[in-house]
Amino acid sequence: MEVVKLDLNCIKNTYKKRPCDSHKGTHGHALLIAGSTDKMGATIIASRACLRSGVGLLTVVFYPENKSVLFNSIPEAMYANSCVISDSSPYQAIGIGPGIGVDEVSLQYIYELYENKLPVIFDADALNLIAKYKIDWKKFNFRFVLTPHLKEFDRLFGEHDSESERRTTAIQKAKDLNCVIVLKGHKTFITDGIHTFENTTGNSGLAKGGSGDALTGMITSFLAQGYTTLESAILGVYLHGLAADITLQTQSEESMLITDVIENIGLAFKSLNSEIQ
Ligand SMILES: NC(=O)C1=CN([C@@H]2O[C@H](COP(=O)(O)OP(=O)(O)OC[C@H]3O[C@@H](n4cnc5c(N)ncnc54)[C@H](OP(=O)(O)O)[C@@H]3O)[C@@H](O)[C@H]2O)[C@@H](O)CC1
Ligand SMILES: Nc1ncnc2c1ncn2[C@@H]1O[C@H](COP(=O)(O)OP(=O)(O)O)[C@@H](O)[C@H]1O
Ligand SMILES: [Mg+2]
Repeated sequence: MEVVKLDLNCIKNTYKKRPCDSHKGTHGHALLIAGSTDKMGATIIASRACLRSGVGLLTVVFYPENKSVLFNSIPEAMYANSCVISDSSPYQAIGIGPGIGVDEVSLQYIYELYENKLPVIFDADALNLIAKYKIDWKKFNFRFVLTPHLKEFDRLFGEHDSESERRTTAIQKAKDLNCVIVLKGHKTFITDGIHTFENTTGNSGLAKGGSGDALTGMITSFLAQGYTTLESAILGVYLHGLAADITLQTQSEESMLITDVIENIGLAFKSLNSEIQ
């Protein structure tokens, strides 16, 4: 199977310009389940990246003790408790996992998704929960994206000796589970079991805690805006890397923070838009 280079040409065919007469309802309402008392940073990073990627509305499931911090850091988001997961009717997409932990409380979030019909991105501890509690994939009767780094990938699908073995398994599992798998790393690999892509953007400034949490927010945003699971993964991975490459104009790979990268998502969109006009 030919691996397509995920470059500007590829993205131009996927990205849809924002209509000038749109309103917030046009761009979807995302539900993000991220963070916990000691991983509140994951909530903030994923939420900011989601909002910077074009979503119309964002609701975040929060721990009550984090409420004031979250309200102060992200006034654009709305907050709800975990009960909202069982009635997902106000939303268009769900992102779950960064920093939620792998205890029985977080496991309930996964159970509550069983009745859901919206597209979901599973990242970080959501993937670890699926692996730890051997969740039956057949319970997921909705479209979904998995975004494991290599350790999370091996927890889900068994130990692998090389990246090429992982890619082969990713293609097979994406086909079997009818999902999109984003195998993250230096050259992130994306597959839906039929198509395969290798990303061309990004740099080692992203090799820091929190970078994947931002990607989750971005992909959740694109899903809520109505892009397909494959399109959302492609756009998220490419623009996340492009924002990091633009950040090299003002920061080094050492000094770059994911907060800087999120601030440059805007320049990444601008560069894409300038190529399209
Ligand atoms: N500010 C916050 O709130 C933050 C919250 N966060 C949240 O914390 C949770 C735990 O996330 P996590 O990814 O750190 O834990 P885990 O899955 O055990 O992996 C750790 C080990 O895996 C390895 N490894 C990973 N990638 C690799 C690669 N590409 N290539 C090679 N090895 C790789 C590497 O292990 P090593 O190779 O050193 O043995 C690494 O030390 C999760 O929910 C996340 O969202 C974080 O995002 C940080 C910021
Ligand atoms: N050397 C690198 N080059 C390009 N991208 C990288 C590099 N290192 C990490 N990344 C990207 O950064 C993100 C890291 O995600 P992850 O490991 O889940 O981090 P975290 O859980 O700490 O947020 C992925 O999108 C990955 O592709
Ligand atoms: Mg991660």
